[in-house]
Amino acid sequence: MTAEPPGAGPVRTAIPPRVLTVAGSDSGGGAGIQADLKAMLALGTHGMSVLTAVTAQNSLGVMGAWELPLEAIRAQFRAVVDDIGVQAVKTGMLASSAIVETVAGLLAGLAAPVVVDPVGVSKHGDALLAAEALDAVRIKLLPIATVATPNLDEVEQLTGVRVTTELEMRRAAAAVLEFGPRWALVKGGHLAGDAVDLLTDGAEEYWLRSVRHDNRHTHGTGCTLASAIAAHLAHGMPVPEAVASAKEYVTGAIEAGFPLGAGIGPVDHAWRWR
Ligand SMILES: Nc1ncnc2c1ncn2[C@@H]1O[C@H](COP(=O)(O)OP(=O)(O)OP(=O)(O)O)[C@@H](O)[C@H]1O
Ligand SMILES: Cc1ncc(COP(=O)(O)O)c(N)n1
Repeated sequence: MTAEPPGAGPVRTAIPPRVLTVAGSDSGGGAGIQADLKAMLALGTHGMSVLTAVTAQNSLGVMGAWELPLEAIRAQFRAVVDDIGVQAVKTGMLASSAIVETVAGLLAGLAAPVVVDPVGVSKHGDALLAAEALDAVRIKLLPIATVATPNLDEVEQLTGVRVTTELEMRRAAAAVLEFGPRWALVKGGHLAGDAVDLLTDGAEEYWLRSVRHDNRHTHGTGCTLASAIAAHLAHGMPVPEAVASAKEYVTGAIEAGFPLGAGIGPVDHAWRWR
């Protein structure tokens, strides 16, 4: 056996795919940028971030939110894309129409799949997107999405379609597709019964069903699912496989969600390692 030179680490055989999240910070670590980076790590990718806003947040809610200047958002994006490169992107909290438009403009020039989680309100009902930004999401952001992942409240806000049963998710998905994303993933997590999501591009249709885990510690489910999809896309998976694998990952993370603080705890991004 030959001795390794001092400081030499293990020889890498492969560089992980690079994934970018464009989202807000959750100081409590359960959702937002923090959830995104954890999911990206757990799924074998190198996560990078463009911070759009900072929230003071914990298991009880959002105590404050501050937007970053557009110049800071553009500079973070250029720093990452021009040097490191990006193989998939996920967007989350974008806060205002000015930020939505800026981010959409930056992403329009990128040759990588984009997963848009049109975050509207937090689990506690705190607004994370100004009402004046809905049009920008519809007109500027959704058209450049490879996959858009609204929950039922976000679908209603964006399209006016109110979903109360699984089958009504079809009409909701069709209404989302009218804004131009390649695929719509309508998340039925807020319905009763099984946790059922519908993925469709208008031609193919996939119903993704899991048991509903009776666990209130679900902070960050939407962020985690969208980031997992982006990570799988960066690995080169086609959209239906990427979404199915991401659903499996988030389901395990929800089952393993744990209490922190006095309110709603986070999902467990590291459940496969425990
Ligand atoms: N209790 C649960 N058990 C299993 N799966 C769930 C549960 N709640 C939500 N899900 C699943 O988690 C994923 C995220 O869905 P959800 O509707 O919670 O998104 P969201 O509201 O955007 O999330 P967030 O609350 O983080 O913003 C979906 O795949 C949904 O089916
Ligand atoms: C910065 C940020 N982004 C997204 C969410 C949504 O996650 P949840 O609905 O689980 O609170 C959040 N709470 N905070």
